[in-house]
Amino acid sequence: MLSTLDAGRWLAAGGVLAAYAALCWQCLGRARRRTPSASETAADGVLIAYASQSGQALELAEQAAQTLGTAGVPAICLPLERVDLARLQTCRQALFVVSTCGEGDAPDNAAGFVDRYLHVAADLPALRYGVLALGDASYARFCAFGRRLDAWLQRSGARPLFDRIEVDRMAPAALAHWQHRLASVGGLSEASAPAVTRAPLQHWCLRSSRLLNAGSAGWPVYQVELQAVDAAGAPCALPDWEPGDLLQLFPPGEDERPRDYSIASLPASGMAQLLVREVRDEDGRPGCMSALLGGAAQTGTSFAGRVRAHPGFRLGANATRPLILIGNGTGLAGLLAHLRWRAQQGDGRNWLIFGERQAAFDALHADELASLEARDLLARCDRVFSRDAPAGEYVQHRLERAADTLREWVEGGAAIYVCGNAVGMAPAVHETLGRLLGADALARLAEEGRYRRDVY
Ligand SMILES: Cc1cc2nc3c(=O)[nH]c(=O)nc-3n(C[C@H](O)[C@H](O)[C@H](O)COP(=O)(O)O)c2cc1C
Repeated sequence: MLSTLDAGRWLAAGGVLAAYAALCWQCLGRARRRTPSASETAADGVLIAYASQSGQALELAEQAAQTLGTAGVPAICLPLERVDLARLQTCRQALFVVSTCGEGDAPDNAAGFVDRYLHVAADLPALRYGVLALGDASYARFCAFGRRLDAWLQRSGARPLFDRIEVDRMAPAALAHWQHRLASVGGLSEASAPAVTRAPLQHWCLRSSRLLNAGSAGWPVYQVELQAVDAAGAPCALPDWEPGDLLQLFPPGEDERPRDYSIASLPASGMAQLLVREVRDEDGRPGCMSALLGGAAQTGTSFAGRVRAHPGFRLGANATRPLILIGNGTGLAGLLAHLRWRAQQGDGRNWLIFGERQAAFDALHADELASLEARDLLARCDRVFSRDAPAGEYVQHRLERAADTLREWVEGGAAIYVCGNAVGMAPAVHETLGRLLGADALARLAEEGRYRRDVY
């Protein structure tokens, strides 16, 4: 489970979340062009508050601000953590675009809001609101955070503008419904509601797929390289991306069920490099996309896909900080992207803590990591293996053993990035970091954007 971060102190207004300010800068910029100040917007226009783990809710919130702006309705788009009760009390209309992560939890960037407010009803009689809840119906607690937020708003006396809209895996029909509701909030006719726009799909051609862990006790892991091609199959310009971003690929015939993969490479490499583990369902059948990428598809096969910005896992304001990169399995992909970028900058203040099963088979990208270390581009590299004798070790155990160094790095301004398993690794690391650094300190790091997770 992605446990909810403990309550952080409400930071002094001026010290607000540099990372998320950068993250929603574009959005704020747009809102600012339309309205001189946030407080004015809160009273006169529509507040769009989002809670997003991997960027989809953020994207929809930004588009909603744009739709309303086009309709001449001032709107401001803010991460939920920057929304306080005073703002909700002065604002007449608010739209909440929120995803659910972990096992029915709020995204990391909403944890502070949850802890501060959701436990007791507030007093919001003047507020009219709408909730767009993003989720995945294959999880037991579908859209749980959106439902919880909706229930709290109702208990607090706020009145819904429309029934909560729940979206299963970004299903187009539910998103079209949202656009219609949005149009009526903006005073537009439903017919003139613009469709939700997504970055255009491109063709991604499979160039290579190489098994990295032959002999492993775990499922196979492949290093997969894809190149953007045009409709005729000729290589074309790669879209730009930043370390931390994702490649979203659509298995043939599954237009509504794309799969997201962390991109390990930098655009300059000319390829999107991924780490893909073959997954199996409960009956032992291989997952469709992972099987295709892991050898079932011939090189030269093209898939529809797009690069998806993942602002919550980019470096952003952390680009100049020391980095503590923690992960397991294919989570190495998201961490490698950061390491490769830092190597390009000549910045070696990076500490990698990576876990897998057996050193003999699962030491993914060992040569590259050794080379980074040798060139002083990786200050410290801890690889731990859970199935090796005498006593297997997990990343959280290594963190524990290196507690003093961890504190030194954090005191020295380091940011912490966690990438990999949402079940097992991420909660264990979260619990250990909370114990070693203090739960409040960890919550503060999260609110400052210095603790970021890409877990799945
Ligand atoms: C690790 C993880 C856990 C998730 N847990 C849930 C869940 O408990 N309930 C749910 O409805 N959706 C769950 N989802 C699905 C997300 O809510 C959905 O993918 C959403 O579109 C993500 O939006 P975001 O990019 O704004 O975070 C989970 C997704 C991930 C990656």
